[in-house]
Amino acid sequence: MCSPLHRVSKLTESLGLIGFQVRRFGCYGPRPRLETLQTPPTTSDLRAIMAQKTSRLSLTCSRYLSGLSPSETRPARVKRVSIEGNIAVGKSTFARLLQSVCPDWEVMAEPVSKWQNIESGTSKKEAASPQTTVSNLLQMMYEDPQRWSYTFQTYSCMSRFRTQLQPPPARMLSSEGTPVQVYERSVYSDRYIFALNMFELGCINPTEWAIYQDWHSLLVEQFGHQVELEGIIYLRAPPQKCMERLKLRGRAEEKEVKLDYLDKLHVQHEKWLVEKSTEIHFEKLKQIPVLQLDASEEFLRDQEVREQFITKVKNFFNTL
Ligand SMILES: Nc1ncnc2c1ncn2[C@@H]1O[C@H](COP(=O)(O)OP(=O)(O)OP(=O)(O)O)[C@@H](O)[C@H]1O
Ligand SMILES: Nc1nc(=O)c2ncn([C@H]3C[C@H](O)[C@@H](CO)O3)c2[nH]1
Repeated sequence: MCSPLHRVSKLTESLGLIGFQVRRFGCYGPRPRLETLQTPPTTSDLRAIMAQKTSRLSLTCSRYLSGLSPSETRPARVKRVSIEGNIAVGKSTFARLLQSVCPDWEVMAEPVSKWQNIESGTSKKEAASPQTTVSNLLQMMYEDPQRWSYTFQTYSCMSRFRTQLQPPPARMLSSEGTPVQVYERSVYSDRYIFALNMFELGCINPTEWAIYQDWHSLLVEQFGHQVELEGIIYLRAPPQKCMERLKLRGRAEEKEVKLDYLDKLHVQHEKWLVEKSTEIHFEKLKQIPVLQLDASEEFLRDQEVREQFITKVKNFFNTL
């Protein structure tokens, strides 16, 4: 059994690549500039100037590493929106509809297949060799949530950070319309829906929950604007409807999912996005505009409903 400490160090290792790109945006107050000092600089002035220069240098390096020029680091015109909602409510289906409507909208799917296929070779060289084993973390989490929930949340959250850190494609930067990157779920639902729920169910223990929240806050604060969202689309439907769709879809790992679990996830969504009673730790997220859509409507078969949804989404994007 892995100790939490071991798991955190594994997480830090896995995050090595993105950790390299961590950047700070304006976290310090005004600092002295050498050329404007009236008196010879004190040791603390020099320290402050050095810190400022190091910070600028690391910002420039991180831009260089991510392949973006300073003005492109976070193109203000490109909006970022996540689609949130219960399991099988229809997020992927709705995301595909959005993708087909407007070339200015880029949809980023939830990386479920990555969670289903975790490759573990004994070394990098052997990763593609026959010794590579593949484990299905989604299945492991559903079969033994007490053992695997913390591990699952570290990996799901890491993959969501990766997705949200991807720069928009060039065509979006030159678009004349309202370019929008649309994510299927986000680093925020990872924490305020799933991880919180697993903690409340006792599948994540208090130590694991404290550690999860600590690194989650650290990463969100360090990545700053890069992982901020301008809006959320909440696909809302009764848990019973989600259960019907879950059965209809028939994903093997979900065969033991009970209505009670969907009820609990529904309540988490309502507390976060409707009642606003979930304790949120990021200022911008507390104020985020939410577009609620009644996902129990069968928009797949009904063109009129589809068109109404698209109009609502277009209007919503224009307000962000
Ligand atoms: N509006 C809808 N009307 C009728 N059926 C729908 C609708 N939306 C989705 N479905 C069906 O419900 C099932 C689940 O949909 P989908 O895979 O899009 O859910 P999801 O929210 O992305 O799931 P997950 O939470 O697992 O990522 C699919 O079989 C899909 O065809
Ligand atoms: N425990 C847990 N934490 C998450 O952050 C999370 N995100 C998605 N899922 C589950 C729901 C679907 O079965 C399937 C695809 O959405 O993965 C999660 N499960």
